[in-house]
Amino acid sequence: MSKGSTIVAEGLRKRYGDLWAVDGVSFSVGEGEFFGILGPNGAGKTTTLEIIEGLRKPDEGSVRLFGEQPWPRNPKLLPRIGVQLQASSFFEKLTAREQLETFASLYGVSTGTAADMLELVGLADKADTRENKLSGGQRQRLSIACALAHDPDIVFLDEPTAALDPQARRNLWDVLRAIKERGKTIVYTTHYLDEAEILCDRTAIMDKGRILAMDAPATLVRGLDAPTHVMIERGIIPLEEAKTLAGVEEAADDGVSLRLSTRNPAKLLSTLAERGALEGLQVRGATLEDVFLELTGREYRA
Ligand SMILES: Nc1ncnc2c1ncn2[C@@H]1O[C@H](COP(=O)(O)OP(=O)(O)OP(=O)(O)O)[C@@H](O)[C@H]1O
Repeated sequence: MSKGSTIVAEGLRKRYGDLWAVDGVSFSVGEGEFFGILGPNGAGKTTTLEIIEGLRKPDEGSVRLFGEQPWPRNPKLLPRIGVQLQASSFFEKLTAREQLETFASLYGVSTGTAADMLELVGLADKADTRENKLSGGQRQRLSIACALAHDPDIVFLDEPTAALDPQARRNLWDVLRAIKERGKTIVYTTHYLDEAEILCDRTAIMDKGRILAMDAPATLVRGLDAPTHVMIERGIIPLEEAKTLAGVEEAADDGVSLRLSTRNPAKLLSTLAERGALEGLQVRGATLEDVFLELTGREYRA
C-alpha cells in the first residue's frame, strides 16, 4: 500500500447473472481525499461502494481499506468507517438527537458526539424534532450525521444528494465540505456531474461497470480539446461577420444570443471588446458532461 492510501482496490469484478455490474475496477483513495464515483444509473457505483465497504464480496479482485481486507466482515475496520446507504432507515419515533445517541451507543462512544454531529450537519435546531417530521434534505443530513456518529476516519455516502431539490442539494454540499474540513476521507457516489465537478478532489467516471477516466475534475475537463462557447447579444454583429472573426470555429444564432465557439477565447474576447460587442456576454467552458460525451459517444443522462 502506498503511503497515505486509505483505499486500494484492484481489478474488482462482480457479476449478477449474465451482467458484469462491476467489470475490472481499480483505484486508490488518499487520506483526507474527497473522491467521487460518478456515472449514470446502473453504472455499477453502488456495487463498487458496497465491495469497498465490505458489504459485498467481489467475484474477482482485491480491496485494502487502511491496509485491511474489508471482506469477510472485519471488526477492526468498523470503528474507522462510516456508511450511509442509499435508502436510509431510522429508529421509529425518535428525535434527531435520540437517533444519533442510539447510533453512538451502538458503537460505545460518548453521546456528546451526537450534539457535535448535529451541529456539523446543521441540524442543531432540529435536535428535538422527530425524524418523520424532518424534510427530505434534513433527513439526508441526519442520516449522514448517523454515519458519522462514531467519528470514523472515512465516510461512504451513496447518492446523498439524490432526490433533493436544488436548494437542499446546495445546503448538503456545505455539509460535505465541512466533513472534509474535519480531515475525513469521503467517498461518495453521484449521478450529478456538475456537483462532482464542484466538490471532488478526484472523480472516477463510471459507465457499464468500468472506470472510463479518473482524475481531478479540472484536469479531466482541461484534457479535452473542446471549444469554449462565447455568447453575446444578437444584433450587435451580423452572424455572417461573426463567423469570420479570428478564432471563431462556429457561430449560431439561437434567437436570443449569438453563440460563438472558439478554442482561443482570449483572442476572441479581446476582438469583441474592441468592437464594443460584450453586451450580454456569457462564457461557457467544457464541463464533465463534455468529458462523458467524449468518452462514451453519447450525451450524459443520469
Ligand atoms: N442484487 C442485484 N441483483 C441483480 N442485479 C443487480 C443487483 N444489484 C445491482 N444489480 C444490477 O447491476 C448493475 C449495477 O448496479 P448498481 O446499483 O451498482 O449501479 P449504480 O451505478 O449504483 O446505479 P444507481 O445509481 O441506479 O444505484 C445494474 O444494472 C443493476 O440493475
